Amino acid sequence: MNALARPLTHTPSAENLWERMLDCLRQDKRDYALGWIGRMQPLEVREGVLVLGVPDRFYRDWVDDHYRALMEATLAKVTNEATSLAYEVVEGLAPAPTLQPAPQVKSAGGARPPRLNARFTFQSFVVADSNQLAAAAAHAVAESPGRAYNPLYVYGGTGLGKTHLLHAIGNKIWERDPTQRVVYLSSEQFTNEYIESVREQRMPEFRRKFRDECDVLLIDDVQFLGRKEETQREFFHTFNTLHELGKAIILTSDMVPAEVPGLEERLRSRFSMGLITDIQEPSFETRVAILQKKAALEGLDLPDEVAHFIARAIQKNVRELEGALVKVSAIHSLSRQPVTVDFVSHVLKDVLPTRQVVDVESIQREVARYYKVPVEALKEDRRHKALAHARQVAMYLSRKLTKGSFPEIAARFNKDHSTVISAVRKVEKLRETDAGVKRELDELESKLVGE
Ligand SMILES: Nc1ncnc2c1ncn2[C@@H]1O[C@H](COP(=O)(O)OP(=O)(O)OP(=O)(O)O)[C@@H](O)[C@H]1O
Repeated sequence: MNALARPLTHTPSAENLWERMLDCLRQDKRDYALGWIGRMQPLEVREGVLVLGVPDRFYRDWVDDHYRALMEATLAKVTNEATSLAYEVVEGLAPAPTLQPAPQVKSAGGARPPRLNARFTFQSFVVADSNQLAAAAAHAVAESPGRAYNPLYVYGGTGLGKTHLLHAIGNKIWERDPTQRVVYLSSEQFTNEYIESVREQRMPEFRRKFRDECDVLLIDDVQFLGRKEETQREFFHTFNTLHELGKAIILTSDMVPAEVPGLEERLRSRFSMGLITDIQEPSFETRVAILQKKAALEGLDLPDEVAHFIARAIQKNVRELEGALVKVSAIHSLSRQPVTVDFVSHVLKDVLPTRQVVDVESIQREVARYYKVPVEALKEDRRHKALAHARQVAMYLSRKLTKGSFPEIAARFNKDHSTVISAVRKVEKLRETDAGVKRELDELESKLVGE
């Protein structure tokens, strides 16, 4: 890999190959990767290696870490002309996109509707107990818009996936039929557009957009319509027109219609005509599943232990969960440090709530109860096998959860520090190799840190 900057030139075969690769990624629904991959430039094919221009070394490392496997697999699919990749830094290429690109890709039917985020799809949404009904209803609406549940009203706390589902419906409808005119906006944007149209005397245009040229209306955060009488009046007529024409209306909010302050009664009853469904806070298992899915999309290898750690620390809000992961992913790719619990707790120290304080005594008590052995026996020398295992686990957890020094921990077990060091190493190894031990440790940790 040559890191020296060079001016940009292309060879036709590299360009052609590149176009085929990008098409293949789109067809395979890998749009999420295009934000990064699509900004590189094909330079040449040199002895079976496709050389790509990148703006800088950070970009190169990031793409290489996250997308090399995907790019090579795609290359193999579209050609046997090149089987590997290399990068060259090219002066003046556009800088890196933000860590969560939302690329606007084209389909046969034209550009994705404005404001619809290609990243929010049903495929990238983790369905679990907390959102099962909302997700099923969203699927039903995407399958037969205007016929199933009209309107669909999804409510729930902040950062729990309402907007994601709304976009997923819009994306699915549009992908299946790009002639469908999908209009997505928040109720605040609706209000602003309305006010502007009144001011600039463009109401016929406004009405055409929302009543005549709209097959699917997706409105986020309808609670902001509260107390805006004129906008509500306009929205009421928009709603009625669309509903009568059998056009799909999907709404999200952070509360049920009856609780939205200042919402007119007639809108409340309209919003309740179809299906009202909620999204609840995700369970621990759901949070882990979301982290794993997002990590896979980012191309980040996230050990279970680390996913559990993050999911235990961030409990209420999926947006924060995602933010934590993006941060870990970025710093990992820059620093190349392995993704361990220690690394993550350091990277996220400003975002994570301070961990519940666990002391060696409570660990000893919990471990003794778990393995059904007397607490005192953990501090003695008896070498009975089950006892030795429980003692080593207690030492390992003491080290991990209290961050005490080896001599400090050793003193609580009446041992010397080398015994604690070897116990910690042994249990670390078992955690990697023995699924039974791993489960025991996960359960104990959950009990101790309050999940
Ligand atoms: N079940 C899920 N699977 C995958 N990602 C999810 C899930 N739930 C939420 N997210 C992600 O969490 C982030 C926040 O979700 P979203 O923006 O949809 O929240 P929201 O409920 O609309 O919040 P707000 O009320 O604050 O607008 C998004 O990036 C979304 O992709």
